[in-house]
Amino acid sequence: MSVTEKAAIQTTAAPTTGARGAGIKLAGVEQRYGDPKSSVLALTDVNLEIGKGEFLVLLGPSGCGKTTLMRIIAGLLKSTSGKVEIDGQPLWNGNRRNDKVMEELGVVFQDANMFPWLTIEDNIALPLKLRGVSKTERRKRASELCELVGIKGFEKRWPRELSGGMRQRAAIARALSCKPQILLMDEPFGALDAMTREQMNLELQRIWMESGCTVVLVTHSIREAVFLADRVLLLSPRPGRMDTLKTIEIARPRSAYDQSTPEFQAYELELRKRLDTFA
Ligand SMILES: Nc1ncnc2c1ncn2[C@@H]1O[C@H](COP(=O)(O)OP(=O)(O)OP(=O)(O)O)[C@@H](O)[C@H]1O
Repeated sequence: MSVTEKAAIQTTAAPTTGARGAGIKLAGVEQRYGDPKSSVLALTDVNLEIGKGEFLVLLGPSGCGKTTLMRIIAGLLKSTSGKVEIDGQPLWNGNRRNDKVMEELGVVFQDANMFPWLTIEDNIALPLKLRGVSKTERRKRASELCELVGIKGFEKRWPRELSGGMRQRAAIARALSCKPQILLMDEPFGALDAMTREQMNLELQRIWMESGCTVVLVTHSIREAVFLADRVLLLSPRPGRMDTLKTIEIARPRSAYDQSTPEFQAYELELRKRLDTFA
């Protein structure tokens, strides 16, 4: 990337619709895997501020470091260099995770990871149970969350009795149970069929707008990225670097029909062309 291209990447936080979530600051983040002699540089030079309540989408070719970056933001991996701050608080103090900061984070993976021996309600409320919240309060919160994510009435069911999309809704509810300021989602809809995925995108937009969380989402879908994002961060092939940071200026709430507008398609085309240069 040229110096001018680099300068064109606006790394400060974008203005956003909500302001209740927490901001995220990444400074000089780099990740190497393996021992020092034969290590693989997976990610380098990530400098970015994600605004409170912003919806940021990570996009990029396979193996460019999207999951690595997500795991670093989630505190599941301590980057080999650089710093991560959540609302000005460091995520790590030396080799110790900052538990107070971790409480602000909710995480959703591609697999809903429901415990099969717990009902949907108990799965959703598990993080609350681990924090000592009373059973009455847990039931109340699980019921509110089921309503929020559109699975009201399924509280007493087992995970196997729900469709893949419904289980993913339950996983989002569980991630939101402790009222996190930040929701981190790694390809949450990757395993769903196209129609369910489109429906989930609409639902996620609504949940995000209602909750005011900051969201960081990883996807392989350019369409999903443009539909959901305030900004799309396109990472280059390994070692992943910030290649393009694109603000999507399509009004909210966005509808499925917006995807056929010239404005939407222009964003898609721009990102697709850039991704094609990596092939
Ligand atoms: N635990 C690990 N040990 C060694 N190398 C790893 C490890 N995890 C990831 N990598 C390497 O780091 C690079 C980035 O991996 P990562 O999973 O973050 O990419 P990704 O963009 O999420 O990929 P995909 O889109 O295929 O899911 C890859 O080259 C991968 O092989």
